[in-house]
Amino acid sequence: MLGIIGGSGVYNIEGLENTRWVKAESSFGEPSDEVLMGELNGESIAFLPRHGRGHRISPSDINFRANIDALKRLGVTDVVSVSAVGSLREHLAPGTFVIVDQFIDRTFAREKSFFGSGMVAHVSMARPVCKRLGDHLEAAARQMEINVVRGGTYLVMEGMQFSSLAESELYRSWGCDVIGMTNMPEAKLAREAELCYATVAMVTDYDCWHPDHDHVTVEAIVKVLLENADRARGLVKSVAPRVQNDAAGCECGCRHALQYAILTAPEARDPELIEKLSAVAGRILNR
Ligand SMILES: CSC[C@H]1O[C@H](OP(=O)(O)O)[C@H](O)[C@@H]1O
Ligand SMILES: Nc1ncnc2[nH]cnc12
Repeated sequence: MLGIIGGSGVYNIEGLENTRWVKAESSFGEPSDEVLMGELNGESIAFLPRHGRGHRISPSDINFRANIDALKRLGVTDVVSVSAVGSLREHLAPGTFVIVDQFIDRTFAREKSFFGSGMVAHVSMARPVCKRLGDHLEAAARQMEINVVRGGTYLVMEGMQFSSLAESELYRSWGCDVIGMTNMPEAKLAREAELCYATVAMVTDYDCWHPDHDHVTVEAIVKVLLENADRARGLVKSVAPRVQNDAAGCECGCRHALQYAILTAPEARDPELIEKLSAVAGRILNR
């Protein structure tokens, strides 16, 4: 099943059939909100607003573990993240959609793993997004004549304040393309949960490095966000049948990320953590 995590400006998906908001369960605490379950062309789809309806939850306070665990428990296999970002490149003007393929994680105040003492696991994040999902997003965006760029590095900052000029220039010198506050640890946790994950990053501003935009303001971001949000919702509807009809499935390994990842010997594993991991690592632990 396709799951959508909606970011700033995307708190609902209109046009789904048989919709209902359901309380989603997680053994890692409270998800950001209830999950909107609905159908598109007869196929189920799950939508979770990352900041909660009304944008109640700050990037640092999002319970990313509960969000991913809850989606997995509902039967989600593919996660499309919709996110607002600032641009670190002249050619990525506000209004551009970037299907990012790399992240640099500069966050420091978040729970970043489902695993830990009593169940140590290390998954690969070399290629953090699912190529197949990226292909579908690109095809859907091109069909809708959205100005889309394939590939790019998303710098994930802690926030909540926007960057200083020195930080913005530093990230540019590192080769980053866009900046936001939410896709990590979301992408890491999706990988640990063996979910396919891809992001459509909607450029809302030029961050502060740009000579014509020396301050980032929420006012300017929201204006572009509202223009982008309708196209983002259209993109979700257009990508859904592509993902749902993709019988070939994922070949890049997302669905088997835990295959050789767990180091802790069976007799040394923490029974409580095993229980909490029943959805995330059920495929491996219940063998
Ligand atoms: C709207 S300004 C900053 C806010 O927007 C982005 O959130 P999301 O990725 O959920 O769209 C950014 O990361 C900040 O949280
Ligand atoms: N310039 C920016 N920095 C961080 N997060 C953002 N989200 C949207 N624009 C942003």
